[in-house]
Amino acid sequence: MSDAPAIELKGISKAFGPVQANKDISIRVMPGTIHGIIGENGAGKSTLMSILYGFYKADSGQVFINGKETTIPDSQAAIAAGIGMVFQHFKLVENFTVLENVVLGAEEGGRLMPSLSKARKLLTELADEYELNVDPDKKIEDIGVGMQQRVEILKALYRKAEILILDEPTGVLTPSEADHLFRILKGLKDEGKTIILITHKLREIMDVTDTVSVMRRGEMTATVKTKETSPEHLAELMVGRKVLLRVDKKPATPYAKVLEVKNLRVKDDAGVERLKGVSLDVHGGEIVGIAGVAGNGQSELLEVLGGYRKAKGNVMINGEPIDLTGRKSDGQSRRAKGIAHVPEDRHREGLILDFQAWENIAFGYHNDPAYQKNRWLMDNRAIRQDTADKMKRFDVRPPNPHLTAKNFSGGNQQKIVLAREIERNPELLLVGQPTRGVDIGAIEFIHQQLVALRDRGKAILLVSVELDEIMSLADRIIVMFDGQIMGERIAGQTDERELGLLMAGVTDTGRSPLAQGSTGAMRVGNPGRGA
Ligand SMILES: Nc1ncnc2c1ncn2[C@@H]1O[C@H](COP(=O)(O)OP(=O)(O)OP(=O)(O)O)[C@@H](O)[C@H]1O
Repeated sequence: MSDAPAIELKGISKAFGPVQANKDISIRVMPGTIHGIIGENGAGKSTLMSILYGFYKADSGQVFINGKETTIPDSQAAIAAGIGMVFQHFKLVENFTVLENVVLGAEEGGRLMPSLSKARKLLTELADEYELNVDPDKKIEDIGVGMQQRVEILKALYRKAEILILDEPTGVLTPSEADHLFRILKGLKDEGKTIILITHKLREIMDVTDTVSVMRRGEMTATVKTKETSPEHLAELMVGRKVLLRVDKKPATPYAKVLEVKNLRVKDDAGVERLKGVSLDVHGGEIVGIAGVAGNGQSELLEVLGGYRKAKGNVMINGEPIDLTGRKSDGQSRRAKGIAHVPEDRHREGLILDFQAWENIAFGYHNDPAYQKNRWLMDNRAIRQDTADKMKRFDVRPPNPHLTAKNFSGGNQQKIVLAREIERNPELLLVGQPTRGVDIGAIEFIHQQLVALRDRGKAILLVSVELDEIMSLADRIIVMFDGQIMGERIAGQTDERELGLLMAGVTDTGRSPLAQGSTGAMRVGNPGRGA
């Protein structure tokens, strides 16, 4: 191992119009280490990594790889310099196989593409060596996100990457997939490879990194040894103040039933039953959390309630039935009933990425009288003013109503959706993965807003794959497995282990649900399926 840093950046700056995304950044990443990068949403982490990977050209500054100054005008040059990148949103070709994706474009890295049979052999060897089991002949569209991520890592290793950059790799993974990923990263490090890990999860930083650098508002403000720091200290370095890492809330005082769901059944396009008779209710003044490993029906539940998907069964809002199959089973009719929805996938359902922030704030709410100039015309100026106010209250950065949605950082996009929905003061808020990709300062704020909505007597149905989030935010926890409700617990009277078993489809004690008014019967699932 040489003494030169695997990567050294000197004085990197990059502006997007008036936004200075990176300001005179210098950093050294030593070979054979895992180096974490943390920072608030919009701090400039992805921009910096995109410069290193040749996606953006820096306005000024130098890049040194293994001590040698290197220019990286495009991703081919990055690959040639031994850099591999795993993005937040994978860049795989959906209708190609795993093998095809791995070899695709590999010849451009300056090496000749081997025959497919040789490539298959090489891929199998790599997969075995790094415990990255994949089926080379499966199409990308037919495999889950955890597997897709393995393909991205294999793709980088196939191109002989010595430096691997991962941008929020665990956002879409189940806890066990995340554990597996970290084992692989440690293995790669032991082999002398260098890893840069961008994440908002301080626990991951504490568990796997050797060194961690902190970015704030475009600048690199600190680099510390992981052993010599703590989550609280890192949070403070990141946000510039002490952050409450736990949710501060009083016990709930639920009153009347707002949402009543009975025997909900949903089949997907392939005819597979995704919801197998789900019944639950949510009262005003409480947060009900749906825990579960991704893909066990939680998304379908939110989609049905939000008006994105048709279903069989009965759903009542404040005692009135809502349409699940007909003309009024759409989002607009749901909003008219006082249901607001923060969808799980902000890119597909939450935002129109090519529209500006103010247009996205009006999205779904264009009938609001405050947004109308007269019977025929929208009052665009009023919408922009409202957007500016919402951006200020939710600390969206930059607070520019005219910026196109796709040009906000991931966490700031999320805040735009949350501001639009929470500030409607809905009777029922459906909220999916509210803090995915969001920094800890903003998580604290978002959790406070959700608790405040609850304390105003509103009903909240929260779906999150983050068990910590469910445990600290929800008053009542319902666990879903395989399209069914496995059990229900009062938050504070259960623990991670018990919930984890239910999430894996195992009812261990046979004890009856604790909550009064519980509708979720205990069932024994298939204990063979791991959490
Ligand atoms: N293509 C672009 N055009 C205009 N502004 C951009 C563009 N890309 C990024 N920005 C801005 O640059 C700043 C830094 O964004 P970046 O995505 O690097 O942040 P980040 O630290 O990765 O944030 P997050 O944690 O939310 O992913 C943000 O203010 C963002 O709005």
